[in-house]
Amino acid sequence: MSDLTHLPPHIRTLIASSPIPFRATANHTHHTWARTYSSLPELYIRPQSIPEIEHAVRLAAQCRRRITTVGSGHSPSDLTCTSSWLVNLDDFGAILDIDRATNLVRMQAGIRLFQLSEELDAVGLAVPNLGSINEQSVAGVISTGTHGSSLAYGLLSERIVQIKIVLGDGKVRTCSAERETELFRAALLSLGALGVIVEVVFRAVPAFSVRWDQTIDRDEVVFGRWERGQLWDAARFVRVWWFPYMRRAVVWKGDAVPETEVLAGRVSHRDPVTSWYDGAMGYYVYHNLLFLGRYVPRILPWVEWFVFGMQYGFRNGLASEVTAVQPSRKALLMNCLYSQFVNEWAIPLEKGPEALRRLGSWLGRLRPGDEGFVEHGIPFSNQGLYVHSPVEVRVSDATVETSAEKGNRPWLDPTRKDGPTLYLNAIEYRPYHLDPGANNSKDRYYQGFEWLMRDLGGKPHWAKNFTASAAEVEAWYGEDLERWRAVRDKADPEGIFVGPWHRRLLLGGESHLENEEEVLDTKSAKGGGLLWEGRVGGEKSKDV
Ligand SMILES: Cc1cc2nc3c(=O)[nH]c(=O)nc-3n(C[C@H](O)[C@H](O)[C@H](O)COP(=O)(O)OP(=O)(O)OC[C@H]3O[C@@H](n4cnc5c(N)ncnc54)[C@H](O)[C@@H]3O)c2cc1C
Ligand SMILES: O=C1O[C@H](CO)C(O)=C1O
Repeated sequence: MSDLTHLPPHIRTLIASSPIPFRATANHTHHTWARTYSSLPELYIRPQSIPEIEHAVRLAAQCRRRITTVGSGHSPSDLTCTSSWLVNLDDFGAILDIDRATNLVRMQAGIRLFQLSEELDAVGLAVPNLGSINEQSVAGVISTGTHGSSLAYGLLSERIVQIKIVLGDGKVRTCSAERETELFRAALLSLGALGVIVEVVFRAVPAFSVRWDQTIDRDEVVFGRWERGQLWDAARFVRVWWFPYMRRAVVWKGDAVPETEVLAGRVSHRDPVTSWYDGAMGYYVYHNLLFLGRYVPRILPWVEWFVFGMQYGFRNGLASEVTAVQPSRKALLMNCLYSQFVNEWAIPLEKGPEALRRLGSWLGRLRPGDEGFVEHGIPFSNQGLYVHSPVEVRVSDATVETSAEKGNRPWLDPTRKDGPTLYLNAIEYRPYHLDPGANNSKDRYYQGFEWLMRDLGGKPHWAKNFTASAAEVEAWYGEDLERWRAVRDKADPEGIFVGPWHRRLLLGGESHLENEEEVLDTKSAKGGGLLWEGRVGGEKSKDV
């Protein structure tokens, strides 16, 4: 344990009086991956066992501190910011056992997805579906409703069959679809507000590779296939990047190849053919053009044309095709480039073409008679507005594996209960960690985008940079939110796991719980983003 002399004496006495290790350090700066938010927790705690986690929660309760658990800090909002105690399970990420008959894998919840994928691969197993990256912790992925892009799957958490979680009384509980179902459905998407998830049992699949191809085309061609049902069903994994100014879309689609085919030599791995522009050159060119776009925003449509033309080709259709066969843990990922804001919403799949046509018409300031013009209906000005590309377009279907009847649908799952969901993710990069440019472009873009998403019956992805009120969330989730709140209140009546993000979006009303943290201030941080400061019980944490 490092020097904790900054703590009040009674807390140091409490810590010193227990034989259970308390692996806490001071002077830790927490920041999100995108460096959009940072905070200075009073303590940064890296436990190595369940008793240590239970002990940390009990101490927090006694010392009137809030506990925030952070995984890899990839959630782009202030969700993981705290001035109180920050717990991280990077030292609690081992695989505990693998049942070869059922492919059930039990692991400590701090394990990162890349580590899980590698360890599973060594025994011929895999994670069936991944999002764009594999840096996240398993607990973090579960807790925000992270998804990939496939109509065969819902949220990544649908593979979780059992959770062990330490609740506000500092004791571990085990839950599953059959045991403590209400708690299980709350813990399957809890945004850290229920307790510390310490262990999960995950259903893996036999290892597989992905044979994929990618083409770029006019967006109307892609919408046509969508409306005929020939896009999202064309392969197991399909994802689209839409370019609002060019009105083109890249379609990436991949199918699973059993690893036995690769091992038998019938299929060989091969990476895609790349050009001199791919890799470092394209990365830096785009970065610098985005930087320039902060000062001269009207170049952004040209930047889109140039950068993505260089990357995917200036010609449409088969002439742009790229193919490859890669292990699934590599094929399903992509390079997410630089710091960014991301605002992602879930809408009904069939509304996709309408959503993108209306957004394209608004962003392109199209007029009647222009190609691609539709009435967008967005009641916000688009004058002088220039935005970044692309909009990520992905799908999931949570009705395949999860449901209320099966006891495994998270109460806070933002996807549809009765069919496939489309995710639209509006990205605004932060070149060199600087907020995107002039004219308040990001906020104006997101205002129009969010209005459209609401108009199409959407709900936001919990992890991302959205705006909403608790009243709105109540209207979206209805009884499901009430059930989640009831479980939360019982699991953590003193609010040890509650912060302002939860109050603002999930709980509503004024903060009033004993250990709840409120936001005190936010100011510009050195190096960009916002430095977040909170307080528990009306005082700055460190003064209590
Ligand atoms: C570059 C990038 C790419 C991304 N790609 C995708 C994508 O393809 N699809 C998608 O859906 N999302 C994506 N995301 C979002 C990301 O998957 C989520 O934000 C995810 O939650 C991050 O995991 P983490 O381990 O970093 O969790 P954190 O961001 O650290 O924490 C997220 C939440 O989990 C809680 N938490 C963490 N550990 C525990 C625990 N042990 N017990 C209880 N609560 C816990 C935290 O308190 C917090 O509420 C992406 C984000 C980035 C930055
Ligand atoms: O949040 C996300 O960031 C990447 C895009 O860069 C992605 O796929 C998300 O989801």
